[in-house]
Amino acid sequence: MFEILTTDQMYDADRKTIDGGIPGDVLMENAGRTVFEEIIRHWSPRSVSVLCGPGNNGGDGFVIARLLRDEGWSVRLGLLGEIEHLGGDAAFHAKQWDGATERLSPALVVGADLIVDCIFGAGLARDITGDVADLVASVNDSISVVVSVDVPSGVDGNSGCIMGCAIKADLTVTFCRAKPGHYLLPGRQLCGELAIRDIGISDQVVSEIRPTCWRNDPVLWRAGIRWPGLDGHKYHRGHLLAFGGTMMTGATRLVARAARRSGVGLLTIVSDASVLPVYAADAPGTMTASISGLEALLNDCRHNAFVVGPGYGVGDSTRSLVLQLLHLCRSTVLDADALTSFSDDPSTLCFAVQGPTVVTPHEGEFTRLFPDIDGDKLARARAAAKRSGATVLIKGADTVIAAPDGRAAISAVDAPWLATAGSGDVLAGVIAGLMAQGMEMFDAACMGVWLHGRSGTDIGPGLIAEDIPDHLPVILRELWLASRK
Ligand SMILES: NC(=O)C1=CN([C@@H]2O[C@H](COP(=O)(O)OP(=O)(O)OC[C@H]3O[C@@H](n4cnc5c(N)ncnc54)[C@H](OP(=O)(O)O)[C@@H]3O)[C@@H](O)[C@H]2O)[C@@H](O)CC1
Ligand SMILES: [K+]
Repeated sequence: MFEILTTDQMYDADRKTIDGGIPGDVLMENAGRTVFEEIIRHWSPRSVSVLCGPGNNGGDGFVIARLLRDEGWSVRLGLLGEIEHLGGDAAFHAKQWDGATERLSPALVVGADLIVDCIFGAGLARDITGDVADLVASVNDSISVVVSVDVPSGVDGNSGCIMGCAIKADLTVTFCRAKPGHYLLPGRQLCGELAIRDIGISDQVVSEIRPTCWRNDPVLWRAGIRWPGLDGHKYHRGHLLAFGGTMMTGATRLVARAARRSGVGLLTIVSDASVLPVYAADAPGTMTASISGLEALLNDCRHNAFVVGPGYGVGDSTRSLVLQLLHLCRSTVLDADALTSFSDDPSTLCFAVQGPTVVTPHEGEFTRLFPDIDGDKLARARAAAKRSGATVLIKGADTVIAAPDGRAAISAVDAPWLATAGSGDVLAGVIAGLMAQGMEMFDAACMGVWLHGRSGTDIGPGLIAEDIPDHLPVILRELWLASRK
C-alpha cells in the first residue's frame, strides 16, 4: 500500500482490472461502498447532501447516496449538468438512484450536517470557476462535516496544487493507492484524514504498472540497512569526514552528533586549526583534524564518506573543496553553503557529481541551484536528480526524495516543530552517517528523512535540533528489533 500512483496510472489500473474481468460498474459500486462504510464508521445518521459532478467521481456519488438512504439516512443529491449527459458507469448508477436529483447549487449546503464531495476527482482538467467555485466557497464556509471522494474537488491529484479553488475536507476516501496530491502540499492539508480503500484492483495489477513513487516508509529501505555483525569492528561501519566552518561551529557539531548516532564507526571533523579546540571539546568520541592536512586525509581510502555545507561558509574555497571531494566519487552529502556556493554556476556542480551524492536543499537553495526547473515539488526533485546525477531531497513538511533513476518518495510528516534552527544540519548528518555505513544513497536519504520525521513526531512541541540525535537510538532500536523477527 505504499506505492503512490499518478492519475494516469490509476486509470491504467482501472482498465487492467476491467480487462481482467471486473466490470467498471462493479468497481464504481465498490468505490461508493468503501466511502459509505467510512461514513457510517465515523458518523451517526444525519442529513447528508451528495454533490455530484458530471464524470465518474459523480458516479461514485450516486452509489453513496443510494447506500446511505438504504441505511435510513436523509439524503439529498445534486448533479452538475444533465442526468442524460452522464456516460458509462456513472449513467448506470444514476439509474439505480430513485431519489430526487436536484441542480447542483449552494442550496444543497443549507441544512446539511454532512456533505459528500463527488464533484471532481481524477478527471479535474482545469481551474474551477463560476457557479462551481461559488459552491466550493459555500461548502468551505459551512459548519458541515465534509467527506471528499478520491480527492477534494479542486485538488490536482498529481501535484497537490489547487486548481482555482478547492474543497476543504475532514475525510478523504481514495481507492487502491494514494496519489501524489494526497501527500504534497497544499493538497495534503485539504484532505483531512486520508483513508485508502481497496476496491478490487489487485496488487498484481499495481505491480504491473511499475510504480516509481512511494510514501516514505521503512518497507522501502529497511532491507538496505547495514546493521553491524557480531564480528564487525568500527572500520566496517565507515569513517565520515564532516567539514566544519570557523564561525557557525554549532552546525557541524550537530552534523557530527547526528552522524555518530546513526551508527557510523568513526567521525572526524575537519576544520581550520584555529577552531579545532571548539570541535574537540564538543564530544570526546568525535575526532578532529586540520584542513591543512587535507591531501593526506583524502588519500586515505578509509575515509569513505564526506559531508559538507552546514555552517561552512559560501565562497570559492567551499566550491573548490566540494569539487575536490566529488572528484573522489565517494559517498558525499552536500547541504546549505556547499550548494549555495554554486548558485552562479550550478552546471559545474552537476557536472562534477559522479559518485553517490545526496543534495539536501530547502526550497530557496533549490531555486538558486535549478532556477529553470519548475512544476510541483515531485516533478522538480525528479528533474533535478536526472540533471545532476545526485539524489535530490527537497526539504519541507512534504519532503520529496528523488533518485536520478526516477525513483521518488514523499514524506508526509505532521511535525512542524522540525522547522527549527539546526534541524537540517541533523538531517544531513544522519544521511551521511548512513551512507558511510554503506547504505545506498536513495535508501539512506529516505531513511534519514524518516528518522528525522519520527523524531519530530515523537518529541513534539519544544523540540530543539539537539534533541534529535539523542532520540535516534530509541527509533533505531525499534527498527533493529523488527529486523530480527
Ligand atoms: N480509476 C479508478 O480506479 C476508479 C475511479 N473511480 C472514480 O472515477 C473518477 C474519475 O472519473 P472521471 O475520469 O470521469 O473524472 P471526474 O473527476 O469525474 O471529472 C471529469 C468530468 O469533470 C469535468 N471537468 C473537469 N474539470 C472541470 C472543471 N474545472 N470545471 C468543470 N468541469 C470540469 C470534465 O469535463 P470535460 O473536461 O470533459 O469537459 C468531465 O466531465 C475518480 O476520481 C474516482 O472517483 C471509481 O468510480 C472507480 C474506480
Ligand atoms: K471529489
